[in-house]
Amino acid sequence: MKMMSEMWTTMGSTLASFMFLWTIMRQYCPYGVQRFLEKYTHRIMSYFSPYIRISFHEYMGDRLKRSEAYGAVEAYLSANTSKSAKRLKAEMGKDSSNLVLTMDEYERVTDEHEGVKVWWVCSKVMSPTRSSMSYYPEQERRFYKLTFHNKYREVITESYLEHVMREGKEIRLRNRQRKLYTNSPGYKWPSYKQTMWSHIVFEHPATFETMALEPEKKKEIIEDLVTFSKSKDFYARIGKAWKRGYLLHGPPGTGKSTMIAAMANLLAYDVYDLELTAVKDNTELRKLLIETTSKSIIVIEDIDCSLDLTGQRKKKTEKLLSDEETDKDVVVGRKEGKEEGGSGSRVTLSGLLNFIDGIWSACGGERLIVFTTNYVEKLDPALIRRGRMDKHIQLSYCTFDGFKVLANNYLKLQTHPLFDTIKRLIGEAKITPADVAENLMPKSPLDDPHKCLSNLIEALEKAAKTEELEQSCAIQHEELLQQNGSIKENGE
Ligand SMILES: Nc1ncnc2c1ncn2[C@@H]1O[C@H](COP(=O)(O)OP(=O)(O)OP(=O)(O)O)[C@@H](O)[C@H]1O
Ligand SMILES: [Mg+2]
Repeated sequence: MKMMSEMWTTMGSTLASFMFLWTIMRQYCPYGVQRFLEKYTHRIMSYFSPYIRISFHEYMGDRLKRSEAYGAVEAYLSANTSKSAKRLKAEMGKDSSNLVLTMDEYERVTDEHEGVKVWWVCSKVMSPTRSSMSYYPEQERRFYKLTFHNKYREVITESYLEHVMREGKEIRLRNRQRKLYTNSPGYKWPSYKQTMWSHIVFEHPATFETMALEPEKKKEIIEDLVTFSKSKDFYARIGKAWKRGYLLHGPPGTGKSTMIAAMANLLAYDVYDLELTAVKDNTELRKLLIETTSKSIIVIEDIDCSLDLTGQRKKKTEKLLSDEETDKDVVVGRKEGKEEGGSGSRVTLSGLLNFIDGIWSACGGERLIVFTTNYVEKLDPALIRRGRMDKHIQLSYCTFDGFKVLANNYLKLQTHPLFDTIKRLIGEAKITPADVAENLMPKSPLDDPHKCLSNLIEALEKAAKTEELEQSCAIQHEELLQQNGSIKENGE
């Protein structure tokens, strides 16, 4: 009996070794031969072998999305088996401060769980590109293969795999280096690059603490964000996808982009900065969405000038509009000539609405979608209605509270005799936090806090005068219009 079991064990491990060798050899065979040999060897081997194999492929579902299980296995093996592996790959880890070692291709390691031995192999196959005319190399399909004895099937499938997934996910979260993604134009997907997004390490220092904002507003936004990030069960219970839309609107330089960075830092999310004008059409927009990962913020800056999203509706209602109104619509989205030149994008309003709350938007989960604009009144109401853009945040001119935060940030001042003058002037002038910040910035090593505050007072006085002038012009204009109106009425 013992001899029999030894014979099976020997045969099993011989077959496992053969499989391992085969994995290495097959990269040198033509694809057709590979497929043929693979099919029959697998059939014969599985007939005799007492071993079970489970594969974890990097991409599932026609390469739409990187498999989370693969990522978890990779992280788990990197932490648990890098000591026993002989060939390793090194990558920069979190904060670029440490190296993370993972198994190199075709490397095999062993692991043990509850006294059961398992083998892991990191491998890849080449799959041909769809077009025979393609210049680009074949696509690599990477996978991890787990091998274990049949008699431990229950332990492995019920306990070991759960342990690997749980530990792998925790390690990934710990080692996660946050990223700033962009959909760069110019690259073709999927033949050249493996993903549609390019990324760099996200390292923006903005926090809510350093933001010039009224304390109550700040508190409300922070609470809203934190509540969202802890509401997985709540969203599941009410049957809603775990995502939330924020619309940040206000004049230039009031901190919209800064707030996005602060949000990302608060929740430790990645940022996907979506350049809509570089998206070819709705299909490409959907692909981009599917490739985003959980715990992320998808940002569309200056949504009003990304695309002429009112275009379709405009055509339908063109005849109903006066010339003046049509002109206004055409002007929508023209900011600093960003739209000029024609992006060639055919993303439509309905494509964008689908992006925000269509069925596909639910995959991934734990996501914020943030739009920023300087002209909220020019956006299509459908785009920003509650449910799509759940929270509207208006960022406005600097208040005294905002100034105090900036004075503390820039000059480390909590109080100063000039604060009273600033308090009086800041109520009269329209000045953005960006302008206040610029004035508080020392321009030479000799600039002390007093000098910086005096600069700010000067700027505030100038802004207050401009404001006064604009108001009196507006009053005169109003009076003239009223006079014209009464002349016309009398004439009739
Ligand atoms: N509320 C704020 N708190 C702290 N700093 C601010 C704030 N608003 C603006 N700033 C400063 O001004 C600079 C410009 O701000 P930011 O880019 O966030 O403005 P914005 O609202 O996104 O402008 P735009 O509409 O032109 O994109 C930032 O680098 C930041 O230093
Ligand atoms: Mg901005």
